[in-house]
Amino acid sequence: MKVVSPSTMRELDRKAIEDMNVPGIVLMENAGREVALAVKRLWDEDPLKKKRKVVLFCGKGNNGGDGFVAARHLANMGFEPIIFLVAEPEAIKGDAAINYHIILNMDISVIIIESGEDLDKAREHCGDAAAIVDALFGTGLRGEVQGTGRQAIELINSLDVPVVAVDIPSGISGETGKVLGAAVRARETVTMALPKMGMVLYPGAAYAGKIIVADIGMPSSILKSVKAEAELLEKDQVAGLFKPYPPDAHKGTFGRVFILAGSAGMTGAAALCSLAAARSGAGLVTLGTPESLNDIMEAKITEVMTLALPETPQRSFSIKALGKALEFSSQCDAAAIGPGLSRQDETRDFIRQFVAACPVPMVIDADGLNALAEKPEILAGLKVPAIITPHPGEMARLLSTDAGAVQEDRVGAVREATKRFKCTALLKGARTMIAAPEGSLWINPTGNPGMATGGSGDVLTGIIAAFLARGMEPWEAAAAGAYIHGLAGDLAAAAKGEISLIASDLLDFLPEAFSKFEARSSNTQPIDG
Ligand SMILES: NC(=O)C1=CN([C@@H]2O[C@H](COP(=O)(O)OP(=O)(O)OC[C@H]3O[C@@H](n4cnc5c(N)ncnc54)[C@H](O)[C@@H]3O)[C@@H](O)[C@H]2O)[C@@H](O)CC1
Ligand SMILES: Nc1ncnc2c1ncn2[C@@H]1O[C@H](COP(=O)(O)OP(=O)(O)O)[C@@H](O)[C@H]1O
Ligand SMILES: [K+]
Repeated sequence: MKVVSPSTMRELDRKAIEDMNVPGIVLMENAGREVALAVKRLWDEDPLKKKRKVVLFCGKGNNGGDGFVAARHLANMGFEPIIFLVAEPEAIKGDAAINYHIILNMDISVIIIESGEDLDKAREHCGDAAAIVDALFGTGLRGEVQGTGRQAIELINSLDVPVVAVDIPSGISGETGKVLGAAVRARETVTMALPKMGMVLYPGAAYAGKIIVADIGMPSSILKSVKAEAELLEKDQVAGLFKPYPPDAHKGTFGRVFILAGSAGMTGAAALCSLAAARSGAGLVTLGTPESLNDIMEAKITEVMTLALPETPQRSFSIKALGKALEFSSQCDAAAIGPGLSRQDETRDFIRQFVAACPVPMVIDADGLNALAEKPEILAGLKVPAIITPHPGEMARLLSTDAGAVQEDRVGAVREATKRFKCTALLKGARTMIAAPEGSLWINPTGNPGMATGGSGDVLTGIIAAFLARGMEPWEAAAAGAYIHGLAGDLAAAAKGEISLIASDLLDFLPEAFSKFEARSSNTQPIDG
């Protein structure tokens, strides 16, 4: 699903209104009606409360205009709307003003909020409301919210009443998802035509609650042709990346994966990564392992073959492993390098030389990335497709910045990495994002904080390697890998809780994740559900 910034959305509105002659007031009508219907659905879920009062907080812009329309439809549905206008009536203009005057003609109560004292009085009205509609600010918000707007947001958040936000929770930047001073915490957000970046990225995503994308009558040709800032991965789309197994499939059909992982103290990373590749449909998986660890790995993992390679005194790969590793990789369809390799100097040299000469597509993670941080030109010079899968700390090392700066602008960081290193970049963390060199950006909605546990990244690397080996394009392998990895995490968290989730649970839940996924769902799924 396409995700847009407020400026792209404004351009879409302009095209609909000016180029295709859809009156703006028609779009506003549809928007407001969808909001009223969302409130009605919420109420239907819990009609026993029998409250019929709906409080709508409206601002002076078009977001407020959507709120006035919603109030009219709610009144027609038998609700008792009350509007708190957090603006001077004279400031309302255009389509919003037309709808405001209809409200006045309908005798719907409008209480004008000019001060903190007015808000104290408003609070008394809110306690027995069935729902609150937040139509204070939409995508037109600029800079921090201050004054009565901010106090109104704080009031809404202090009440124990479900909130339906119009277009985007007031106070969230539609561009970045950042909180601009204060922001409304919504149960649901009815967003117009397309989701906005700010409700897909954190923290905005947490404020938006369930996202409902409303059809407001925007001509479909406009929506199809828009160059969106990003795409939110969806189940059906990911499912489409898997071609069905041919009935006469054999081990060679799904590819051979070569994994270089592990060192003394980090054999678990090697086991998790290679088993994840096996669980993700690779035909044959071979784990290259420092030779003295070979027996341990053979005992730990059954389905994966091992290749013992020369090691350092610290039991990590030595530079002498290079020839054999490269020779073996040439018989494979994809390679993965990085989990638990250690930061030994000699191992670092091995990694650099292996990556530079590897003849097959590869995924590079963890210590693989650490080894390249001071020699990023190796990445940019590769002749085979590569995917890098840094977490924010590793991304910071690659971009010579700090993890805080990466998290501050995750979109900017992942785009910079793909541009600078000329490979597919996957930035891990809540809302993992994947950027491809030709400019596309994918955002993954699956996953949960329970996955922030040692080894879960190693599982992701193995999944992606398996997908590369079966012939997916790098961005496809990265996107499908992130989605299924997160889905396995969500299933594991649902069964075991987030607190005790460990990385091997992800392996256990991969089969269920794949099976969910084969059973195609309809496209009416909530986008963050
Ligand atoms: N243009 C269109 O065709 C449509 C727009 N729609 C709605 O219109 C919204 C965008 O409307 P607008 O562009 O009028 O803007 P908004 O209604 O989002 O709000 C911005 C208003 O608040 C003021 N403002 C901005 N930053 C502020 C701050 N920090 N503190 C206090 N006041 C601030 C602005 O002067 C403006 O009047 C969308 O979010 C959506 O809800 C929908 O009606 C659908 C159609
Ligand atoms: N809050 C979260 N929401 C979704 N996914 C998360 C969250 N926290 C962590 N993850 C995922 O868990 C994995 C952690 O990987 P990583 O940081 O490499 O850890 P490790 O090195 O211990 O394996 C990544 O895929 C990341 O996207
Ligand atoms: K809003």
